[in-house]
Amino acid sequence: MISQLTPGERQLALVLSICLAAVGGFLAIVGKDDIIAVHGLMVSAVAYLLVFIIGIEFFKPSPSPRRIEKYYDDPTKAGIVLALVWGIVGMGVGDWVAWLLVFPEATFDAGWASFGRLRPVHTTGVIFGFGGNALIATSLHVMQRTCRTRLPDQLSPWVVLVGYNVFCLLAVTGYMLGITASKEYAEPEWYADLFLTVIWVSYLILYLRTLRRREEPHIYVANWYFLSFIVVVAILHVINNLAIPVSLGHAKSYSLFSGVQDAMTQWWYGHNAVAFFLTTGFLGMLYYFLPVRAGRPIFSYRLSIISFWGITFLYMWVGSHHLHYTALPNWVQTLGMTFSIILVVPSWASAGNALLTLNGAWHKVRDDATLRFMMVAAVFYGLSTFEGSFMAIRPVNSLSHYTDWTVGHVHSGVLGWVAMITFGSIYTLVPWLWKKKAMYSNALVELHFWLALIGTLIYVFAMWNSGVIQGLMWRAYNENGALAYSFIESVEAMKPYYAARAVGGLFFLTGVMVCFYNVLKTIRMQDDATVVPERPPLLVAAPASAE
Ligand code: HEM
Ligand code: HEM
Ligand SMILES: [Cu+2]
Repeated sequence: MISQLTPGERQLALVLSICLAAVGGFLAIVGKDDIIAVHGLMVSAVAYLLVFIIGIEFFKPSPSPRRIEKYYDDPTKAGIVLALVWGIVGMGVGDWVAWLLVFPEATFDAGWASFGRLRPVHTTGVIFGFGGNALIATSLHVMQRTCRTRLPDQLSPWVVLVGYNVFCLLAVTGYMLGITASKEYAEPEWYADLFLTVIWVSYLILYLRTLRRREEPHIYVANWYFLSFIVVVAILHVINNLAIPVSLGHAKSYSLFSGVQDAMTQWWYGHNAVAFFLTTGFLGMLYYFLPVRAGRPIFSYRLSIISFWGITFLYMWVGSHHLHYTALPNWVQTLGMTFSIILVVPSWASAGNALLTLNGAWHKVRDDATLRFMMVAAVFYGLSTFEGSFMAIRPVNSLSHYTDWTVGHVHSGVLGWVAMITFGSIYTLVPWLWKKKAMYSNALVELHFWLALIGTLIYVFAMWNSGVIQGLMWRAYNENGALAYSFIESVEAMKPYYAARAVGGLFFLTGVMVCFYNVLKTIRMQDDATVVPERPPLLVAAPASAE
């Protein structure tokens, strides 16, 4: 990694690491009476490690003239491995909290092991750790291939990747220590948020600089999706996290918003995190890796662009569907509901476009588990967006809200769509990156596919059942007009479904472990293939069906 840097980049990397060490040291000293000091120490420890790693490079004999490859893929390689590590940790904790709901006593009487602290470790670990690393890794790859240009420098992708992972570490260790800003999917406190802002803006600048030096005049549609993901997440992150810290030496801060405005800001963020982190970013992956793997151009290039603008425009308005029947003005709820229903159109346009791309390649879907991952992802993308639009209808939401139906909807999206498209992309990408003919074992890819599919189906069906039962129990009246069930009775009725979900999760988690093993084995494999599809032939910039 470091040996690839030019001498100038190496010096800059050293300066940046020293600055980071200084910031960490500062937080550790001014925050000595607060828990923030732990994070200060952690950051400076990581920074000193970086200083060391970069520093020893200065003392090595200078390498023979560097052979510059057309593309710079080391950060992508690291990102893929990191995504899988976070995937195992995040989903491991997910399954752990799933079992906690079956056996609520299993917390060892320790604060860090309570459901309330471990749940955000799961959500952050999987969304930002697993999903985010996969997105950064694939976006860097796709951008270089579709722009036919190398990244503008070797340092900034590492700043983005390392910085982003430091942020994720601050986040999950913070929750276990009891630090939280109490905003769902945005729980880290102000100092971590500021740090991420710097990193994310570097990511945006890196993306724009690469686009600017492209040798391909056309900007392939996947880049539009990736770019909207980067731009919108930056806006969401900054606005939702506007807060005043108690002092520079305290982790705690207070949001600039209050009451229903705070709730609306939070769900404008929360929904668009789903939309731009968990959807458009992964659509960027889909629009590149699915056609490449299928060996066919996108069914309709024009539709992919219409769908892009439809999604980008509509999603921004629908956050209020998370606040039905609250103090939020009724017209704002109606607005969110209406736009949510319209949203099914561009969503299905993307899902349909993906599936129609496979027309003529169904025999490949049958034989190739990697392509099947992507096919199933497109199907679940269609299902979960349809379900979301349905749940956004106010009377439907009166049944589904607060129940496990929401959790089922979430996981049909994240397991069926987000994780499956990621696995499909990883299996496509890994042999190319490490220059191998194929994955170490196709049988293991096949095994992973079935573990993932069975796990998802068990999870989602369990939650649909428990969700609808909860909703119905809560609204059942007896002949006297009193509630038919106490709340605790509805909790007890969930036990079998929670156990089933935890078992489904175990299937899914095992699949990710199989994937990790297969990837590591592929990396170590000897059969270096010299012929690698450097630039996938069929799709880039010459959209065959853009007529
Ligand atoms: C092994 C697989 C997984 C298991 C066993 C699992 C389990 C869980 C559990 C038990 C909860 C808490 C539900 C509750 O509070 O009642 C949860 C919430 C959540 N999980 Fe997972 N999960 C898995 C994978 C994933 C993945 C891959 C993602 C995202 C990429 C994800 C995203 C979420 C989100 C966003 C929530 C919050 C849902 C809400 O607030 O409605 N999960 N998960
Ligand atoms: C057309 C697209 C979609 C619409 C209209 C939609 C709509 C909704 C609605 C109405 C809720 C329930 C709100 C509540 O009662 O609290 C919800 C929750 C959620 N959806 Fe979707 N959804 C869509 C697609 C997706 C996709 C593709 C994913 C994941 C990849 C996803 C992830 C989530 C998450 C994480 C929550 C739970 C938020 C929370 O309470 O913590 N949604 N969605
Ligand atoms: Cu939403």
